[in-house]
Amino acid sequence: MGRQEEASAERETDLVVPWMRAPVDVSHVENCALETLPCLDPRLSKALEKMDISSLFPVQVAVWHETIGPGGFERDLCVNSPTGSGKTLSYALPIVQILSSRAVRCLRALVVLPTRDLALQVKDVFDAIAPAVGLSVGSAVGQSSIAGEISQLIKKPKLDAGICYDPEDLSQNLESAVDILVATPGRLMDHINNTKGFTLEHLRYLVVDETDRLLREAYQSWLPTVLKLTQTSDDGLFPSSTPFLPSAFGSLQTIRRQSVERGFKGKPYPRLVKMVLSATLTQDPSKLIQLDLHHPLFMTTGESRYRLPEKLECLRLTCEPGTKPVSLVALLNSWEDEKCIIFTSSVETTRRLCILLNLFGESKIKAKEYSGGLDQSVRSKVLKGFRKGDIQFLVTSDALTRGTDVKGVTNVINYDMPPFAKTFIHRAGRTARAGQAGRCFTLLNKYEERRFSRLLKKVGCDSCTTHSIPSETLDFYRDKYATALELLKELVESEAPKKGRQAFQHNSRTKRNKTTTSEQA
Ligand SMILES: Nc1ncnc2c1ncn2[C@@H]1O[C@H](COP(=O)(O)OP(=O)(O)OP(=O)(O)O)[C@@H](O)[C@H]1O
Repeated sequence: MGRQEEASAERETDLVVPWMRAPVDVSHVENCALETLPCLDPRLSKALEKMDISSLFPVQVAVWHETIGPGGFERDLCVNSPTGSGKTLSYALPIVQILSSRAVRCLRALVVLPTRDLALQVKDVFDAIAPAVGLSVGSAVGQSSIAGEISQLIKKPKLDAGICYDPEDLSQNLESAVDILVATPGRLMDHINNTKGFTLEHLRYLVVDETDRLLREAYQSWLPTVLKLTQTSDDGLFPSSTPFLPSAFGSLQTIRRQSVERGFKGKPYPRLVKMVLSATLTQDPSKLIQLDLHHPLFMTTGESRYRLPEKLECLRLTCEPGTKPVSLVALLNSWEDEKCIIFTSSVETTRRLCILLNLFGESKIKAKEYSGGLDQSVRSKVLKGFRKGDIQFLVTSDALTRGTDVKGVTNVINYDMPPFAKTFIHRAGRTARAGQAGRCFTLLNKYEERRFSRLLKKVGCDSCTTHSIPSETLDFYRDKYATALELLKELVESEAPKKGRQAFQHNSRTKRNKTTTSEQA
């Protein structure tokens, strides 16, 4: 996400759409034990217990009330709830419960997330509950084999041996192999445009998770496309008579039509229900309008715009010029086995800081890097290692800021001060999740202090402890820092020519790929 886009998001207008002025305040809702949750399918209750979940969190109870409860999915839901408050299950559970009574398999729920790792994380949650009621979940995410995805998403008709079929007839009979799809926008568009048999015509639930982030990035107009493809005619009985469609939509299998064969004969086709969620939900009317929400209900937690997790402790650490790495190493060495994420401002800083940390002699720090500069396969491997506990310290750019859920992260460090309030909320929110305690340290130089105080005010943090490290501890690491820095310089210099060659190769590869893609299009 570009800094300019973030900055414009930060300057969001104070104008609030009328329906946002009277929200449902989730902070008044209590946790609810599974056995007292009305209408919960016992099979889902069992699946939740297997996940070690014995009660639902407030946001989950509130959404349940508006979906399976008396609200009956009648309104679109806009949920603004703190990081780690359980938003994923808040939509996954009602969707799975409502679809559990479906008679025929077709794609009825679509969940869109901004990144591959997030989409797979959310798919895991659906996978933990959906099979219990016979539903199947698929994923459509970049950097996966598209052929593999197609075979997972589309069911081919069984052929009788010895009979020749016209391939055109066959493609008419393709069916969805999944009830629920978790997707990133780019790969979703690939399937919409190119995959035979992939259709959104039966879609009934659309979830846009990390909404503010997804709305800022147009990704080949994925949202207008999905909305257009799922539009019903005004009277609900006949397909829209307006001629639809730009030719770019490729296989036009996806036009939503009166679905006589799916049990809606003679009845209005159900409206597409939308659920949009974030810990920093946009209030900008010009962005919200893109979602074309139906009688939306705004759910938020407390009165302020942003809210930090209840058990998050914020700490600040002011460093002498040029000693940030020393303070960081002293801090990391003061912990036992606690998992920690260290956020920097760029891919390059991430890389160098990670190398530097590993070069500190006699230090127990073994850090790994996670950033947009790495191949997806490497990133996924690193994240897996961090989840498993093989990696204790993860140095990352903002690639990991949003949504990532890793159990046992007790500390987050802003090595570079977050540029925006939203960035602070999402970074800090990698800890203190699911009601657990966590700490967020921010390293500052003295020129950043005032700006940081303003940022804290924006995020609703009224107590930020000043953390200090004894000077003798800093002196101890200062010597090692000089040696590590020398080693880092040597390493960077030795890598420079190689990197130049790699950059050249990468550029020419990218150019070749672009040519291929445009040829395919
Ligand atoms: N009812 C529950 N009981 C116990 N743990 C839960 C419950 N619901 C969710 N969790 C756990 O809480 C953690 C956070 O959930 P989730 O990732 O959905 O948060 P989120 O609100 O989407 O956060 P973010 O805004 O950072 O994306 C997960 O580890 C999840 O397993």
